[in-house]
Amino acid sequence: MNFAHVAIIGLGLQGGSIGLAVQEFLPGTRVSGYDLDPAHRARAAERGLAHVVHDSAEDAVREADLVIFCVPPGVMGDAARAVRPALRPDALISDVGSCKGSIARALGEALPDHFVIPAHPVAGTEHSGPDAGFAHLFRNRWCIITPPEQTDLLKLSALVEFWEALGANVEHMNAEHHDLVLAVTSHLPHLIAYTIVGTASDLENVTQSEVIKYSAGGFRDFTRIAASDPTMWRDVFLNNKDAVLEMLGRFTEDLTALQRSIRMGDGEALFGHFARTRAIRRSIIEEGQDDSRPDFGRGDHEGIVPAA
Ligand SMILES: NC(=O)C1=CN([C@@H]2O[C@H](COP(=O)(O)OP(=O)(O)OC[C@H]3O[C@@H](n4cnc5c(N)ncnc54)[C@H](O)[C@@H]3O)[C@@H](O)[C@H]2O)C=CC1
Ligand SMILES: O=C(O)C(=O)Cc1ccc(O)cc1
Repeated sequence: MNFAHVAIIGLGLQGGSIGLAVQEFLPGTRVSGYDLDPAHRARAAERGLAHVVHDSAEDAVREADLVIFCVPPGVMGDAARAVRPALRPDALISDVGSCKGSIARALGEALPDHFVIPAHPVAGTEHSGPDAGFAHLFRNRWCIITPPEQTDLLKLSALVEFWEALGANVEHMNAEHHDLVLAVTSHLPHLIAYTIVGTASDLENVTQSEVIKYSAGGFRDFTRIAASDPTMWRDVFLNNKDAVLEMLGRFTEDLTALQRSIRMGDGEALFGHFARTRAIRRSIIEEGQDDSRPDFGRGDHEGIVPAA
């Protein structure tokens, strides 16, 4: 089963990329879109992010057999409630949110008569809005699908095929496990980046211009991550609170252990730790997941500035 008509609610980085990718890789599929922000709707129409950009969310979903919510995690429920009266009874509901447990609950409560199969393309950049999307965002990236225990297997396999057509490698997980894994691999790294960039800018005896001038080292990578959308990341931390707090607790314990090694002059402990983490990085590259590769999706679109 293929989807004949996909409706995208929220035409920013994710929604815009899906719209462009469907038009490029699934040319038989119709794409309609809606965004709450009129300026984003106008820009989305200019860029052709969907075949039609509607001025009402209800009009966007009316004919769709797949509706994907691409809005910040905190407004998934509101966005779903807004389209409820216009949905086809057989429409599959999905989303792209960065955390899954709370979003699955919000969508399920808003649309109790529909099948909801949440998904998370683990693909993105620090850019947002309708200018940020590009068709190849999902190429060679994971898309984690978190189906509920009771689901429609035909619809599930259609959703898997949909994401594969967009270039993604699909993985299944339960929502709780997804939230724990992503807490350590994505959410905590963003929190650390937000923290360190703030710490550097608050220093009294190191000037802003020194921070900018000498940021060629690791700090520069942190500034890219710390430029990510504040609304989305506020919502991620509020919606994946328990898993993030669990990982943050472990992280601070490990940081304190390293702090102690430095204070005690324990070079052996420091060396052992750094050797272990270097091996982890090398195994990621061996598995072909090094996103500094030139063809890794970033840099092939006019709105995306390749990481320096
Ligand atoms: N930015 C990233 O790298 C990634 C983001 N995600 C997830 O994708 C979702 C969307 O993120 P982005 O596309 O990056 O954000 P974005 O900020 O680029 O786009 C979100 C769009 O939703 C619109 N919007 C907000 N409230 C709305 C509503 N009630 N109804 C309709 N439109 C509404 C906004 O005007 C905006 O255009 C989030 O849930 C995020 O967690 C998932 C993977 C990567
Ligand atoms: O820009 C980056 O490095 C990212 O990590 C993008 C990203 C942000 C949020 C996600 O849920 C998945 C990917």
